[in-house]
Amino acid sequence: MSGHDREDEGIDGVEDALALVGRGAARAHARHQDPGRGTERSRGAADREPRDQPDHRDQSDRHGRGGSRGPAAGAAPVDRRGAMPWSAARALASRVARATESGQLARARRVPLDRALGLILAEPLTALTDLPSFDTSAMDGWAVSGPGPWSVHAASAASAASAVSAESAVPGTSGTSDASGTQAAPSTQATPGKPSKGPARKTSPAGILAGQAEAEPLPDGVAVRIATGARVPADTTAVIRTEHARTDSTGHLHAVRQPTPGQDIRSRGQECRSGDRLLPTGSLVTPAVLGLAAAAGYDELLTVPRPRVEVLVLGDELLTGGLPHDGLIRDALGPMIAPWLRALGAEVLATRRLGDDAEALHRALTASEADLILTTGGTAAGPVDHVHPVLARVGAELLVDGVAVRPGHPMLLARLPSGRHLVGLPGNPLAAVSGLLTLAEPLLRALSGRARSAPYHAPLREPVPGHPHDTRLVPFVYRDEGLVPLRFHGPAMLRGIAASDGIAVVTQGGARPGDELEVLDLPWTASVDGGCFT
Ligand SMILES: Nc1nc2c(c(=O)[nH]1)N[C@H]1C(S)=C(S)[C@@H](COP(=O)(O)OP(=O)(O)OC[C@H]3O[C@@H](n4cnc5c(N)ncnc54)[C@H](O)[C@@H]3O)O[C@H]1N2
Ligand code: MOO
Repeated sequence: MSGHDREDEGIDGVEDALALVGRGAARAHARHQDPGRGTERSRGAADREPRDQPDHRDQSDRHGRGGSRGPAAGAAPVDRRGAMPWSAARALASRVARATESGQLARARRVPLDRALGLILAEPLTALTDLPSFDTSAMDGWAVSGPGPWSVHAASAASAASAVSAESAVPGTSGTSDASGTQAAPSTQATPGKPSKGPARKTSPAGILAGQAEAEPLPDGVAVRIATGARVPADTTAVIRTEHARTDSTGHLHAVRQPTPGQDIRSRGQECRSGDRLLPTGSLVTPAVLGLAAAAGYDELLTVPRPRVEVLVLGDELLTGGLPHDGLIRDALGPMIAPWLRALGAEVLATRRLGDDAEALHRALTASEADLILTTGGTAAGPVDHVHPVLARVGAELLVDGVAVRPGHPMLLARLPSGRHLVGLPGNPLAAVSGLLTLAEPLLRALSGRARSAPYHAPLREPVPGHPHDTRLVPFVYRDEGLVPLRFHGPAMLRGIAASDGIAVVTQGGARPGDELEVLDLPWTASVDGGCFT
């Protein structure tokens, strides 16, 4: 561990944990620029400003790989040290996967609604029916025809096959009902009109209920009880809410105020007509989309399957349980990467721990059936860093070999002869997160059929030193409508990111308070982008 990793005093863990409350606020702020947001007090700069910044001059020359392993010619610009600029690397990761997008759409599958959450629509969601599919009462009350007062009639309707059938007719009474209609209307005033065809019709004291087949047309001057969601009979002028009407002793209904024509009737097709496009291809299937799809008549949705990912954790020094001892440390990436990938919409086939074994890595790469392989560790030039040599051995094409970003400098992206992609994440845990956000996230987004995320920005509240050549990715919390950088952001540390609301992008030269910084959401903090539905 280098000197800049030592950030171990004075942190107020409770304060940092509290910052989690602000999740999603940065994006909301950036999109809506809401001036009225809360005024939570920010902590002092000294409390959070990194006291011991990475020595960038030291790190910038440590990437000691030869030019023969450089990125594919023409893939994207590289800087003078062979590392690709951060934004170019992200764009390339998206592009290479989008080149297979038609293949993704070709692999689209119809899945039942209860298995579609979090997937991406591979075709537009087109209404299969009018919505509503019939003129619908919006209220419990009375369907009336013409001007009042109205003669109250019992409802007459055929029961729909699956609907709750209306009770049989109630014997006539000479009594009255109050506006709540708890008593039956006189059966002597059976609904007039043409004789019905089809199923036998019954009169109902409850009136026309939701789920019943179409009632007889309503004659002028007549009122019939009707429930919210029920079909409105033909020739109905309006629905009067129960609380806005009363009946007199002669069985006539009076409105408290005259209804306007169409009042409290949801007309057929008000929301959409059959064939209307409700959502475009590429939409994320959210709970709301599932509800809309069901309402619009869908049992299944054509969706892009989740990209399948295999995680290969490299390193002989890693323990899967207990306390670190004898130079061995806990594997922090095995437990982190798979759930992170799932939150990005991937299906994780396996997380396999291979140690520092070049043969095992070779076998794993050649046998994998995943769309994307992710390795952790072994990307640098140490004696047991096997990723580059094994990629060369299998004939992989290095599309990205090092990115001008801190942390995460040695991350890489390769295309295997099988056409599968491999992202090599550096072993330092925050560097691995950087690789996830820089290469894996755009690649998975493209493979799963999602649109590119629109970059957004939020103002910085405290200064952040920059790297002379590279982009910095800095965990932040969102306070007082601005980004406050967190300490504990050394490449080997997860303490900052675990308490953060997201990652701020600091370009070369650093940033000052008031500067608008690009913000990267974490999948569980994203407020509009979905992705956490796995
Ligand atoms: N000569 C050079 N040395 C290094 C370079 C370089 O360019 N030239 N780059 C440095 C940078 S920057 C990083 S980041 C790391 C990347 O190293 P590797 O990807 O090869 O990863 P390892 O050497 O295997 O591990 C690095 C570090 O991370 C720890 N680690 C690894 N896996 C895990 C895990 N699953 N959970 C927790 N910690 C893990 C490992 O023990 C090491 O401490 O290389 C620098 N060196
Ligand atoms: O700086 Mo490395 O890229 O330590 O994470």
